[in-house]
Amino acid sequence: MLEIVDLHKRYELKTGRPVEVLKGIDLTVPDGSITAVVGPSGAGKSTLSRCISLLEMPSSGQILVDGRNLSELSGRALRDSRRSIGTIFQHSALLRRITVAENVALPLRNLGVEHGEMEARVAELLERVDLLHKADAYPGQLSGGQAQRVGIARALALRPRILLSDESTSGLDPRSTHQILRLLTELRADLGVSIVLITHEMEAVRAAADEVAFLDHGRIAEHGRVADLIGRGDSPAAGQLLPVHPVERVPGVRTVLRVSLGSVPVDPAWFGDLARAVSAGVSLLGGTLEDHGTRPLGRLVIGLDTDDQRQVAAAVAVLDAAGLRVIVEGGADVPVRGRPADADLTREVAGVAA
Ligand SMILES: Nc1ncnc2c1ncn2[C@@H]1O[C@H](COP(=O)(O)OP(=O)(O)OP(=O)(O)O)[C@@H](O)[C@H]1O
Repeated sequence: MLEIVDLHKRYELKTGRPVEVLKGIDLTVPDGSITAVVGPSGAGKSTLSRCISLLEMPSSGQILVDGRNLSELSGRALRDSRRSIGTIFQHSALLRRITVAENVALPLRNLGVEHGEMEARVAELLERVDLLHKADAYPGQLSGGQAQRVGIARALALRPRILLSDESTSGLDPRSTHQILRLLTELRADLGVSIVLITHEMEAVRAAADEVAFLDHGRIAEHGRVADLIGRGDSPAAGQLLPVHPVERVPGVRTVLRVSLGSVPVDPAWFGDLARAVSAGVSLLGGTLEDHGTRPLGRLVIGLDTDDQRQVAAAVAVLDAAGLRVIVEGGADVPVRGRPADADLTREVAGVAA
């Protein structure tokens, strides 16, 4: 298990002025789970990544792996501890002049592992990433996705407890990205490692992460289970995790319901129930819906051809009973492309239903 406790990182600029890049990060990644860290450029993702991989030491705070605080170590103890964290880099960072097998063997060779044992372990690792047949190839002969899988095999060589994936799917085509993410989800299940997925790709977060932390100006602005955040629907995180394209104004639509489907299982009959509950027209204006194994995850925009409060309350009551989260937008001008929900016209389920 990885625990990051009140982590601060300060740098000193050339002028002597101190700058605090990480301002008290708290994050726990249990064994066998994947936590994504996302955030805008400059938020501090790379700095956090370097601190987790112990390439840089934090100014204060703790980085605990299975309860052991690695942030206070130095010298040999620090070098040894680095083994418990395997890093997968953005462009695989393989050495181009040696073969795939030799790349994977490097961490073992540096540790002085005996030749026979090393060969067996390299074969096992390449088998795990489905690239044993490329053992004698050179990195330049691999696709981007294959090179990244070799990077994962190398990161696993020393049996780390933590896998840190630093933008490892950036720049890959969708198929290779899917393969890498599937591999990571298999690894967390098979090996029970804790995985930190630093990424700017929300598709990757939705596809692989159990939890996500939104980093902003060196602080965690929002953190939670991916499905919970999408299901809440009212936070900036939901909008980033599952963006809904703006919908055009539709003649006759007087009320817009923004409905979120998240971690709560819902009866698919809700849409029919909604249509029956109001005597006005009900239309699906837009949205995004994804299949997440046992249930759909999504955000939908539904239009009602009425702004009668009893009708709207009846619609909201149906959605509420189905366990769906809804934000209501009403008035003469809805929906308008790209216009954010008008605060005065936006009410939550409880407010409207009450
Ligand atoms: N060595 C350093 N000295 C001073 N400031 C630094 C140093 N390293 C990073 N910073 C600053 O810390 C802030 C966070 O940088 P960081 O690279 O961690 O952000 P990021 O979220 O990874 O951004 P990006 O997505 O663009 O890579 C930036 O304002 C950056 O200028």
